[in-house]
Amino acid sequence: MSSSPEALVTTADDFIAAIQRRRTFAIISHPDAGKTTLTEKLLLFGGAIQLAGTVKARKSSRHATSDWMAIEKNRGISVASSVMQFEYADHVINLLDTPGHQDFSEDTYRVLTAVDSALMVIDGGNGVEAQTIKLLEVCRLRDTPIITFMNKFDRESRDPTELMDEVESVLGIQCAPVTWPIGMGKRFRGVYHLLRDEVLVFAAGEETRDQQLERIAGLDNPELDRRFPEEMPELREQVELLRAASNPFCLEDFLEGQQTPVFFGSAINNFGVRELLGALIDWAPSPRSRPTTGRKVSPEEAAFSGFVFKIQANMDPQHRDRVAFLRVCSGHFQRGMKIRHLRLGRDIQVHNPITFLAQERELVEDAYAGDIIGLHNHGSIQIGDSFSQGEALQFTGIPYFAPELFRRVRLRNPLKAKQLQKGLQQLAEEGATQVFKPLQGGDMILGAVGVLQFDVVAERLKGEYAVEALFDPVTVQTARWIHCEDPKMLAEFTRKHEEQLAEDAGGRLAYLAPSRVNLDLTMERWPQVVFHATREHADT
Ligand SMILES: Nc1nc2c(ncn2[C@@H]2O[C@H](COP(=O)(O)OP(=O)(O)OP(=O)(O)O)[C@@H](O)[C@H]2O)c(=O)[nH]1
Repeated sequence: MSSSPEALVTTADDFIAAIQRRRTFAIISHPDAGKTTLTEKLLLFGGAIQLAGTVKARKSSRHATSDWMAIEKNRGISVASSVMQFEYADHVINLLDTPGHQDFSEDTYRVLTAVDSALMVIDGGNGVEAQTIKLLEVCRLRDTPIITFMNKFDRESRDPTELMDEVESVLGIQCAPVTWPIGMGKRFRGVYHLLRDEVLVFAAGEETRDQQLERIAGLDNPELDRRFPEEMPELREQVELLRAASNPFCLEDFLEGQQTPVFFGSAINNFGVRELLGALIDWAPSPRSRPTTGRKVSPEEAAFSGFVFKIQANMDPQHRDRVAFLRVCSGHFQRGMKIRHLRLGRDIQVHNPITFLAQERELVEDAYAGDIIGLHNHGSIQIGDSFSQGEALQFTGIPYFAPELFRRVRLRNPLKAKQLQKGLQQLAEEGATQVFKPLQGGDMILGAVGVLQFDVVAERLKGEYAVEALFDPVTVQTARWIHCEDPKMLAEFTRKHEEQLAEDAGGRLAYLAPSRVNLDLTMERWPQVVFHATREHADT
């Protein structure tokens, strides 16, 4: 960015420092745990926004700074993930928001491939919820380091020990309490910081970027007894127990994804936010190496490389464009640079890359590993595409999941077939839905992981492409991408099963199974044909 200290990067040391200064993380949670609220507070502390568009307001008239689309306003949920960059304590923070609703989890999974750590928000009243379990599974697959925030302690919450036990047993990750709540609900007094041996006194909404809350040092400080005579005996007892029985924070275990530091607070009251930012900066990793089909790419390599993990169409109705979100994996990206689109084997010059500061866009001048840049996309970029300065690299691990729900698309006005095709192709490219074109017959079939996706597609087709589409049930239960080494065998398989075969938006062959039994039998009959339940860009 033009205004960042990177304008001064001239030496190799500066280059390394620029990388080490970066933190790229995703916020994950079950819907309603407070993810949007916390995102806003992090942005406030980072100085990226001046005033939080409060979630309450979002759900009525205004909308949260991190939410873009009209549909999000209407439904009051975050549909599309967004990317925000801000500086905090001489670090460059890239925060990736994720949609909380389960129907959009595919998008969330892909966002998790682009980060180096994650911040997990848990509603202290509800504990570990379904969506958190799924998300954590993905984080665990990659050993992503996770920081945990137990939110809403200004309300009656579950017992903090019980909450930690639940995280440990349900999510299978060791907890290391870093702060500990003193009371809850109306009697929420603050938190005790176990590593710094100090009490942070709760005051609703008073901690800001420039103003720190009252801190009282030392658990034995008589000032604490004077202020909190009822709470202190119990707190001392709890702390003694915690020191004896809980896991002390271990940086190595955290970085390996084996242990999560746990913080308590209240996002809506700005309470506990500064501690989270501190943990991100002090403990979360700077950009890490990334696997490709051939080798690992280190962030400190001089040559630029990166991959696209998300495409979003019509993010801003005024711009009417599509943006591909690229995570930089190595090198120094500079505006105007020529980079190679490896799937197409074509160089492109990036004149006007964008970054995202809350709702505003500004041009990116420089970017380093960990940064996310937006490339204007006119249809040539797909999710999973890799870019470099020439070396043939293909970053791996960006998944497409086999959809579980299917609908046949019908047009209300048959003259709009062209617009429908264009709309579906673009929505498929950005991962909003999957589109299959059967080898026999003219209708398109949509696939989704969650049923709400169909509503989103219908609304977006109408709003963005002026097409009214109807969705009919279709007897397809699941899909598998087909791979076969032997071209003769593949031809034979295609001939025998033409009725069940379709091409996805990228032209890859998929088997649309009418039932599980049918799928099992077909797989049994064709042992040389591989049926993939997820498709990685790399294996095409
Ligand atoms: N009492 C209390 N309420 C909170 C706190 N943080 C968030 N909330 C409320 O919890 C509700 C959900 O918060 P959001 O920030 O929208 O939650 P989310 O996880 O982003 O939800 P999705 O957008 O559905 O993913 C809102 O009504 C918030 O005002 C908190 O610390 N205390």
